Amino acid sequence: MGIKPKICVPLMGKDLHELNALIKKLTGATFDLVEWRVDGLEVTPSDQEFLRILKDLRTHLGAAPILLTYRTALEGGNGDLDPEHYCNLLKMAIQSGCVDLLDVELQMIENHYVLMNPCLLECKKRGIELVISKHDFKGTPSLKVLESWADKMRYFGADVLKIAVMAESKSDALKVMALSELENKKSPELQTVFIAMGNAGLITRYAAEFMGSALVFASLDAGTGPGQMPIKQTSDALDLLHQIMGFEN
Ligand SMILES: O=C1C[C@@](O)(C(=O)O)C[C@@H](O)[C@@H]1O
Repeated sequence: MGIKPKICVPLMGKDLHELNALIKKLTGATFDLVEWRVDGLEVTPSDQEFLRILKDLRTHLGAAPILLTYRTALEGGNGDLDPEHYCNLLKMAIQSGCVDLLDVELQMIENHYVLMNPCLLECKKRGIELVISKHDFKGTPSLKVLESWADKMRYFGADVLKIAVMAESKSDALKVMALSELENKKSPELQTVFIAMGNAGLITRYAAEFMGSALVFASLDAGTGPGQMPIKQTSDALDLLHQIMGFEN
């Protein structure tokens, strides 16, 4: 608590042309990093094409760190790669030297550990921040279940624990806030991003600093998650909360 969360802008373009148009729109916006949602591509790229796009994004984004995410359909994304191809894509991203943070889905690690473990180790070796993520777009499980996810993320060596669940009521949002307090106490050295998605969970995006969240996803055009706020509104809300909480900018 007391550290203003970073603003992460997801970029979901159907091809390089659309991605570059999105990057142009970032000019003058307040943000700290971008998330390239690879599963936003209309056509699954060949290895060469994937690397070409990634390198191009790296060049156009200048110093802004890149979080690379390939969200599978199982976790609410558009991705339909099988585990071998998912792993191959992440490996290419790691070896490209263009990525600062990598999202790896907890379910992939749990279900395909032998395949995925070298990816996790390679991330560590290269100093890429490992974001282990879990999503539930249908609802918010019990606090016990949420805690068990976070425990597994820690066990698999996450630098950032990321959980996004759909809130159907205010008590779901409060559950996610309670989770953040528990988990940040358990491992203060790790970063957390806990989101209650949807309108009932909006407070978890605005109150990210209060929850000790490392970052907040904010939208450029259409958001990539229910309840995601536009960049300007996110930045204003984070500034205001930072002041209210009595910390200096
Ligand atoms: O996992 C997340 C969180 C998110 O779903 C959101 O609701 O802000 C947006 C996604 O792009 C990101 O990968």
